[in-house]
Amino acid sequence: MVERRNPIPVAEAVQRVMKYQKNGQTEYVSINESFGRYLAEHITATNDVPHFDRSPYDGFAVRAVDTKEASQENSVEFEVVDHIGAGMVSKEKVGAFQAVRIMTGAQMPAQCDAVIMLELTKGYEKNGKTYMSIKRPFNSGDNISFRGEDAKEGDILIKKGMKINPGIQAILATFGYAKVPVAKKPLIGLYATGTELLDVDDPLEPGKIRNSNSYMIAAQIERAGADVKYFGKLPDEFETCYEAVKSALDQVDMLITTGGVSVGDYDYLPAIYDKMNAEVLFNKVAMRPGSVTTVAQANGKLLFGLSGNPSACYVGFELFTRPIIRKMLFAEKLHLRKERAILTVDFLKANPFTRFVRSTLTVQDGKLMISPSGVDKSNIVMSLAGANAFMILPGGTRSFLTGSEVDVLLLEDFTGSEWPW
Ligand SMILES: Nc1nc2c(c(=O)[nH]1)N[C@H]1C(S)=C(S)[C@@H](COP(=O)(O)OP(=O)(O)OC[C@H]3O[C@@H](n4cnc5c(N)ncnc54)[C@H](O)[C@@H]3O)O[C@H]1N2
Ligand code: MOO
Ligand SMILES: [Mg+2]
Repeated sequence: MVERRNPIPVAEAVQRVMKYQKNGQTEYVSINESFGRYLAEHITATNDVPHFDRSPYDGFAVRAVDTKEASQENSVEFEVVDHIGAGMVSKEKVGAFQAVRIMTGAQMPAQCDAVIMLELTKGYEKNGKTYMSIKRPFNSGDNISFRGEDAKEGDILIKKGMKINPGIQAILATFGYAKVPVAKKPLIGLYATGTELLDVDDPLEPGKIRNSNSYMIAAQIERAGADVKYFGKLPDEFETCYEAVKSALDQVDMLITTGGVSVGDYDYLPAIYDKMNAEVLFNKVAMRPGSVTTVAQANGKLLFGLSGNPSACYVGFELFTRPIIRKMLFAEKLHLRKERAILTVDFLKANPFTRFVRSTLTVQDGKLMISPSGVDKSNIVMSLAGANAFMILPGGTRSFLTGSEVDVLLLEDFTGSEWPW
C-alpha cells in the first residue's frame, strides 16, 4: 500500500518550520570585506558629523556683522589675514573687517560666522597686504556646514539586519569601523540525490540528466545571504544516502537534499529521517509546485527535503529555507515581501492547491504588472530564469483573467514581509 499523506496549508507548514528558527551569531570582518554582508548590530553615530563647523565653499570666512553696510554702491573691504585649505586650522584671531581665505571642507575660524564665495569677492594687494571687498551683506550662519548637520552623536543610523550597501560602507568608514560586526553566514549543506544525475561536464547518456538543482539551490542559498557546503550528488541507494546525510548534518547549520522525498520505490529520504530518529514536521503541503516538500528536525537542526523537480525545489527553498536563513542574518522581516500586482495574461488552470507561479514582475506606469515567466509545471527548468516573483493563486480557485489583481512574492527584494500568509 502506498503511504497516504495529509497535505497541510502552506501557512501551517511555514509556522512549523519557524519553530526551529535560531538567532544569528556575530563576527567581525574588515570593512574591506563587509560589502554585501548583514549588520549584526545597530550602527550609532559615535561623534557629530561633521565634528566641526566647516566651509562648504571656496571663499572667505568673515564675521557677518562686518558685512552689514555692504551694497552695490558701498563696497566693504576686508584684510585677508590667513589662508587655509581642508585639513588646516587657522591660528589667527579674526578681528573686525578681517577675513580668512578658506577652502571647501576647512574648519571655520572661531570668530567667523559666514562664508562668502570667491565669485562674490574682489581681491587685491595694497601696501604689501592682501585685501578683498564685497558688495552685499551676509547673515550670521550663511554658507556654513554646521557641526552635526549630517549626524548627531548618539543617533541610531542603521538598524541591524540591513545589508551593507555602498552608502552604509561610507557610514562605517565615517565612524571608524575598521572591523564591522556582521552576521556570521549560516552554513547550509547541500546534497542532490538521484541515480539519474550527471555532472555538469558529463556528456548526456540515455535516461540520465545533468544535475541542475545543486547549482540552482547553491545560488539561492547565496542570494539569501548564507554559505553553501556542497557535498555532491548521491545515487538512490538507501545505505549510501543514510550515511551521507547523517554525517553531513554534523558539519552544517542545516541540510538541504533535493529529490527522493515522494512515494516512489527509490525515494529514500522518508526512511532516512526515520532511521535517524528525525522528527518529520510535514511531508505534504497544499501547494503547487512543491507539494512533496518534507521538513524534518534532528536535535533542533533542520533537514529540508526539497523535491527533485526543479521548480518545486526552487519554490520549497524560498518559502521554507530562506526565512530561517534570514533570521540568522538578523533580518526583522523574515519572509518574502508580498505585494499586489495586475495580471497581464490569462491564467486558465484550476488551482486545487495554492499555486506559486514563477513569474516576471515589471513596473509599468507606476503599477506592478505580473505574468508567468514560462510553463507552469514543477518539472520545468526554463521558467526559472525569468522569475523575479511568485504569483500566489489561492487553492480552490479557478482561472484568473487579464487585469485581475493577485498577490505576489518578490524574490530579489530584501525588505521582506513579517508574515505574508
Ligand atoms: N505516485 C506519486 N508520484 C509522484 C507524486 C505523488 O504524490 N504520487 N508526487 C509528484 C510530485 S508533485 C513531485 S514534485 C515529484 C517529487 O519527486 P521527488 O522529490 O521524490 O524527486 P525525484 O523523484 O528524485 O525526482 C523528481 C524529478 O526531478 C528530477 N530531478 C531530481 N533531482 C534533480 C536534479 N538535481 N537536477 C535536475 N532534475 C532533478 C528527476 O530526474 C525527476 O524527473 O514526485 C511526483 N511523483
Ligand atoms: O510537489 Mo510537486 O512539485 O507539487 O509538482
Ligand atoms: Mg521521487
